[in-house]
Amino acid sequence: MMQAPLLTVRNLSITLHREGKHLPVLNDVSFDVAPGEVLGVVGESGAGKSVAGAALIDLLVPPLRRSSGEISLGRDRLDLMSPRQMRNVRGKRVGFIFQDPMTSLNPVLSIGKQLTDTMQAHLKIGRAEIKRRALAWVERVGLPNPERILKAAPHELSGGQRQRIVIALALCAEPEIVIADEPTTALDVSVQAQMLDLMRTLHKETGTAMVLITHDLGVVAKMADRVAVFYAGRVVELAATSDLFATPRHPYTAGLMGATPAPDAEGRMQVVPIPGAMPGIGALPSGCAFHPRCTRAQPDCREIVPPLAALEAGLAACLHPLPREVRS
Ligand SMILES: Nc1ncnc2c1ncn2[C@@H]1O[C@H](COP(=O)(O)OP(=O)(O)OP(=O)(O)O)[C@@H](O)[C@H]1O
Repeated sequence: MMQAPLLTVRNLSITLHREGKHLPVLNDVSFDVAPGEVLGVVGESGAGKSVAGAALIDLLVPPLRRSSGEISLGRDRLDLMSPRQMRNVRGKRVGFIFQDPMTSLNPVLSIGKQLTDTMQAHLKIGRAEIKRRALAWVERVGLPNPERILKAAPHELSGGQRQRIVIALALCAEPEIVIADEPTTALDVSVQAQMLDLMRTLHKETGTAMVLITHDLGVVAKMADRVAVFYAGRVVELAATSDLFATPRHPYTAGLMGATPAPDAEGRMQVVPIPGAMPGIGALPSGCAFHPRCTRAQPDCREIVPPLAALEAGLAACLHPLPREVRS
C-alpha cells in the first residue's frame, strides 16, 4: 500500500465471557484501510465479521470484550479513547450502515429531523445550509419527492427507501470511513442491486473509505478494492480483489468461491458447498481451525496455527497454500 493507511487494526482480539471463561471470538486480527479504499470483509456466518465491525466503533456490548489490539484512525488511537470521545468519532469521522435500517433510524423522528440533527452535531454550517443539504441528500440517494420524504417517519417508507436514508445519514457528516455491515442483506434481491449501485456511485463521488462486511462474494467482487477473508475469528487471507478471485491461495477462500453459485459450461448455476461446518466459539480445533474441513490438510495443520504470511500477492494464513496459477 503506497498511501499511509487511514484505519489501522493491529492484533485485535475479542473474547466472550461465558461461565467464568474467556472464549476467543476474534483472534489477532490485523488489517489496514487506505483513504478512499473499500475493504471487503467476507466469511461464513459466525466468523466474527460483525463483531470486528462493532469493535472498530466501540459498539461491543458484554459479554463481548476487546482483550487486546490497537485501532487507529489517522493519527488517533480509537482504542484509547473514552466513551465520550468515541461518541464524537462515531457519526462524524466514522459512519455506519447496518443490515437492519431500523437500528440506525429513530422510529419517532422524521427523516428530515434525523438528517439535520446529524449534520448539526457534526458539521460547522448554518441552519439554512443544513436544510438545503438534507433535501440534497434525499435526492442524492435517489428518493422521489424529497420534501415529502423529509417530513415522513421511518415506518412510512419501504425497507429499500429506509436503507437509502441510512446511507444518507452515514454520509451526511462527511465521514472519513464508513463501516457497512451486510448493508443489502435484509432487502429484496431486486433492491439489493440498486443499493449496491447507489453505494458505489456515492463512494466514487465522496471518496469515503469503507469497510464492507458481507457473506456475499458477489458484493465484494463488485465493490471492494481488497478483501479480508475471515474464518473462525481470524483473517485467513487478505489480497487485492482481482488477485483473490483470480487465484485464491487459502483453501477456505477457494472453498467459499466454490460455494458461491457460478454458471457451469452449460450456463447452469452450480454450488459446491464446503463440507462440514465452521467450529463454534470455544470449540476450535487445534492448529489451523480450518484443517478438519480442508482437502489439503497435512499432519502439521493439526499442530500449528499458521501465521498470516506474505505470498507473491497478498497474505494467507496457510501452511500449504494453493499454488498461484492453479485454481481449485
Ligand atoms: N452478544 C453476543 N453474545 C454471545 N455471542 C455472540 C454475541 N455476538 C456475537 N456472538 C458470537 O460471536 C461469533 C461471531 O459473530 P459475528 O456476528 O461477528 O459473526 P459474523 O461473521 O458477522 O456472522 P453473521 O453473518 O451471522 O453476522 C458468533 O459465534 C456469534 O454467535
